[in-house]
Amino acid sequence: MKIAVLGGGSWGTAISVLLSKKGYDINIWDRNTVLISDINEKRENLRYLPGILVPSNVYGVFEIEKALKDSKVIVIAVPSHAVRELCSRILPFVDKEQILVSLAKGIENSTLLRMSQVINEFFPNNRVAVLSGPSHAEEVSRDIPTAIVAASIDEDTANFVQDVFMTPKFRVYTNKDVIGVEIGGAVKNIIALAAGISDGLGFGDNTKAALMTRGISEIARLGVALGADALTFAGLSGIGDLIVTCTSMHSRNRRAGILIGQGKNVEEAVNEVKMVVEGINTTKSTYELANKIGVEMPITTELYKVLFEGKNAKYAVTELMLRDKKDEIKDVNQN
Ligand SMILES: NC(=O)c1ccc[n+]([C@@H]2O[C@H](COP(=O)([O-])OP(=O)(O)OC[C@H]3O[C@@H](n4cnc5c(N)ncnc54)[C@H](O)[C@@H]3O)[C@@H](O)[C@H]2O)c1
Ligand SMILES: O=P(O)(O)OC[C@H](O)CO
Repeated sequence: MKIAVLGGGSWGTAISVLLSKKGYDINIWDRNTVLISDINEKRENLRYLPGILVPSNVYGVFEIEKALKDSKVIVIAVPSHAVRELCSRILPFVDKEQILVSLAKGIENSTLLRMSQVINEFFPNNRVAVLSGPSHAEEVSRDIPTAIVAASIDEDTANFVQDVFMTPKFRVYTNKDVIGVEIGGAVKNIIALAAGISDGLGFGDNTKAALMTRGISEIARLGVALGADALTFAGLSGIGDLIVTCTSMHSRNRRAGILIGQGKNVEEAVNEVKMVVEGINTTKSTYELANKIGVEMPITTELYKVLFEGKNAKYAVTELMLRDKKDEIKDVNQN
């Protein structure tokens, strides 16, 4: 079977390596032609995933149309801000039998849509799935045991994607709650930025545990208001991805947060991380979405003020601590 992977960053490359080891032929495309040449000539993605051998059945492709031809599955592995542009670019070359799998974690700034909603706008007759969960490229590409979720509203599609990606080192569960899986995957990046800032400010494990716990509470509140199943947030794409992103040194979002907590501005932090920090755009869309539908998200709101209104991060933490007194269980739907 042929699979097209669109986006040759760290995650697109790690997933190509994983799928190639299962014997599939992978056509990987990226707008950055240098990294496609590196994959073909050096068998390594030097820019985004150095030190990992890219097997010979991963073919770097310069023309997107060629990457798509005869591919049963199309994996979308670009950052969320690029998904719309990518869909519009591939629209003339995709037929309705091809299955689209989204790896991008984000909420579109201009429309407040989830990634599968953007993809469905362009491909209403195709089967679409989302692959999400605690999975850093640096570990998956080294065959470190990982578990993740394949979500689709269509059970057959979720089962098919589960079979395609599953390996003895990469366990894939299915879930039909696409809303919950995508909201968990996108919004955990906000909490990871906040957890990083807390670390960068020199706060402790207590602080981070509080941010993570209150974080999943506001993620679930948003998700449920949008129609998700609350149980999804107790799963791999909810608390699972939140744990890995808030605690791992591989996390781009956490690393950016640490730098901001240490005094760098947002631009300096993103430039230093060198890879996509999805949580920054997602903070903006989530803040707007939560206000639009009337869901309280205190951590997201404070982070929005820190990132976009220049609020002092230490003062933001003080404000979170001094909010009105609450009952943890009774007030679950308000705050
Ligand atoms: N890296 C991980 O461990 C990981 C794991 C799970 C999910 N994800 C998600 O996968 C997505 C991709 O992340 P990544 O870590 O691979 O990013 P990355 O920063 O490593 O690479 C981004 C890639 O996207 C390409 N790109 C950037 N802007 C583009 C545009 N406008 N059009 C086309 N291509 C563009 C770049 O050339 C680059 O190859 C993100 O949504 C991320 O949250 C990443
Ligand atoms: O490195 P991060 O923080 O962008 O997170 C990557 C993945 O979403 C972890 O599952």
